[in-house]
Amino acid sequence: MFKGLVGLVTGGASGLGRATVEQLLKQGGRVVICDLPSSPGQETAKQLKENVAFVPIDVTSEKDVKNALQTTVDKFGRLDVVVNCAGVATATRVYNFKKEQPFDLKSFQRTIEVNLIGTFNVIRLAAGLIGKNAPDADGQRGVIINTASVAAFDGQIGQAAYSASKAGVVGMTLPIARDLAKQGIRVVTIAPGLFRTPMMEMLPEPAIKSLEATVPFPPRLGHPSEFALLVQSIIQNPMLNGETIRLDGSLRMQP
Ligand SMILES: NC(=O)C1=CN([C@@H]2O[C@H](COP(=O)(O)OP(=O)(O)OC[C@H]3O[C@@H](n4cnc5c(N)ncnc54)[C@H](O)[C@@H]3O)[C@@H](O)[C@H]2O)C=CC1
Ligand SMILES: C[C@]12CCC(=O)C=C1CC[C@@H]1[C@@H]2[C@@H](O)C[C@@]2(C)[C@H]1CC[C@]2(O)C(=O)C=O
Repeated sequence: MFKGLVGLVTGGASGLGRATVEQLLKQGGRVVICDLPSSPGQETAKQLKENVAFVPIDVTSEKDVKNALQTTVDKFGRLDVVVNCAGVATATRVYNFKKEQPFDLKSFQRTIEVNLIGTFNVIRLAAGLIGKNAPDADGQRGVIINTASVAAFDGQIGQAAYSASKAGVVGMTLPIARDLAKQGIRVVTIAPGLFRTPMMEMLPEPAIKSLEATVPFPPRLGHPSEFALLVQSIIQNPMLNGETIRLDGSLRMQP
């Protein structure tokens, strides 16, 4: 099923995105890694060698995303699966009473811009290309997988912007799945809990240890490969559509 499949992974140079790229390649797929020009995307593509290309993009740019889709067609001839992993994590309280400073509006806007609008930008532009595929026996033309967060449901102190952006991704999953149903394109969102990626490794190890203790089972950070396994499973299961799946060891974030 994965032999010859063409995937495009945003945020594919790091963490959950990179693990997804590796899993798709391992299964016999071909992959376009899309990530910021400043990311290690070029080196990643070099390390992974075959059936992979890197296109530097900012997911918020229409021009960049169109260019990535064109490169996908030029290099691999089609697009079957999009995995949206590009994202930024922010942590600021709505008002800092010590400094008498409100949350910086530009920072709030940028978080929404990247995590929510960037994800939507990629979906809206990729859908047309996936829609050109001939349908399989089930009428399916492709799959779009997004990355939200458990913060969409249990946002912690300081996560107003991040939680709002991820709740937006959860909220648009069903309507977009409905929009694309007639073309046989499925849309599924994953809401990860705590995963060991560069985003998380910015924290000191004692902070990571205490976060791990909050996960009921298994009481540890998730491995990026476990996220990639769910991506594979979503691609393989045609009945999964219009849904957000928590991948969190039954974690419920505390305030
Ligand atoms: N690591 C974790 O525990 C969790 C992560 N997530 C989400 O998973 C996704 C992946 O995160 P990680 O792999 O952990 O982080 P990461 O920081 O390792 O990877 C994120 C990638 O997105 C790229 N990126 C950021 N802004 C971009 C933009 N405007 N255009 C293109 N690429 C951009 C970065 O360059 C980076 O390579 C993010 O959306 C994050 O919010 C959600 C829940 C938990
Ligand atoms: C805000 C958190 C938790 C508390 C801490 O000591 C440090 C943090 C910075 C990274 C955050 C932490 C947590 O809220 C969960 C997220 C937001 C994490 C980055 C990704 C994260 O795991 C996530 O998206 C969870 O849904």
